Amino acid sequence: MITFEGVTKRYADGTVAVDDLSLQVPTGSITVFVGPSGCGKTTSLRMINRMIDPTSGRILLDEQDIRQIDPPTLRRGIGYVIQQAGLFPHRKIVDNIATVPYLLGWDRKKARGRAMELMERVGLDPKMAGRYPFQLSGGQQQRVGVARALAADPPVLLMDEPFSAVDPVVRASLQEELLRLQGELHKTIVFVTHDIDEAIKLGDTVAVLRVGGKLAQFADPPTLLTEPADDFVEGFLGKDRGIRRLSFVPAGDLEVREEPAVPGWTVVLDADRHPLGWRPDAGAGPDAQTDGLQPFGTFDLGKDSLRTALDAALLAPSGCAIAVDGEGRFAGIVTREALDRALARASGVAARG
Ligand SMILES: Nc1ncnc2c1ncn2[C@@H]1O[C@H](COP(=O)(O)OP(=O)(O)OP(=O)(O)O)[C@@H](O)[C@H]1O
Repeated sequence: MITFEGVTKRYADGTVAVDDLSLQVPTGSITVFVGPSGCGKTTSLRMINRMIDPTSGRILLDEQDIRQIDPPTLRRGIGYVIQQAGLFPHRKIVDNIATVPYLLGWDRKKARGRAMELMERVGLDPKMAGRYPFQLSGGQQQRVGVARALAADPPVLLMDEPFSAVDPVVRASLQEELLRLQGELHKTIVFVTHDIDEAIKLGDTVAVLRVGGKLAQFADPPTLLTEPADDFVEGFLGKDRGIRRLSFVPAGDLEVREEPAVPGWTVVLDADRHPLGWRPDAGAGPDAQTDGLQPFGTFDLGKDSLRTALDAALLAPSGCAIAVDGEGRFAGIVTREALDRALARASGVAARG
């Protein structure tokens, strides 16, 4: 756990970058610092590894005041990833990743072995080990940055806008990768971004900061979306909060009808029970198996959210969503009425907070 206790940072020119910040970053989860430009996100992050020292207040790492830990020792337990990866241009990828193990005096073979293992972990082709950073795409460089930060297996990872410099598609895949990796590694991650959607997607907990370095709200994403603390947080969250909140309601609670038909429409399945589409009952001859099939949306009953199920229903000509199992096989139909009841339950939960 990382604890900020009344932390203030005033720079030499009088700028108050962080103002009396108190919060707790829980162990083994992702905490996101989000807010507009200049609100003190980077300053807050860099105080954790003592790249910047607070003017007042204190930061504790697992109960210990970090001022009592000398910076090199502290940083050995804290990986750091920055925007555009910050790789050493004249070092091969494998040696970039092995930077910290080399500093720790590991022998070359062991350090490189660890680097190769991490390349695989972060989804990089081992063939890239001998390349130089300029020979990699922006997204691949970011993966190298993450691998490098993980090389000495630090319990804490600080990530400062790590995915900001890549296009939205690559960015989405890097976010997915980080969540997958975190599912395996359970690091204590502090992640800085100015993008509220990224914060909501990645954060177990989100700290919304306002300019002047004041904490506006510290909450999990569903709570933020349901109960923004004030007009600033509400404005920063943007539109469609109600719909976005449905991403946190599991679809698994939906009532599912096992029969692959609703009035007027039938779901056509292949021999393996994978859905092929909706067939209108009117106009289809009894032999028509694949003729006249209409597009459809499906959702994974075990994995997806109510938002995805609703989307599937909106895309279907029948207005009903097709549920599938983990293998994409037909698991049932969710009618509009069932969706309606689920939406009512979801908003009931929201109203109770
Ligand atoms: N070395 C410095 N000296 C004086 N002021 C500084 C210094 N570093 C940052 N600041 C100021 O402190 C405030 C917070 O900066 P910080 O970089 O922490 O914000 P941020 O939220 O990370 O911003 P961004 O999203 O634009 O990176 C800003 O007003 C910034 O101009």
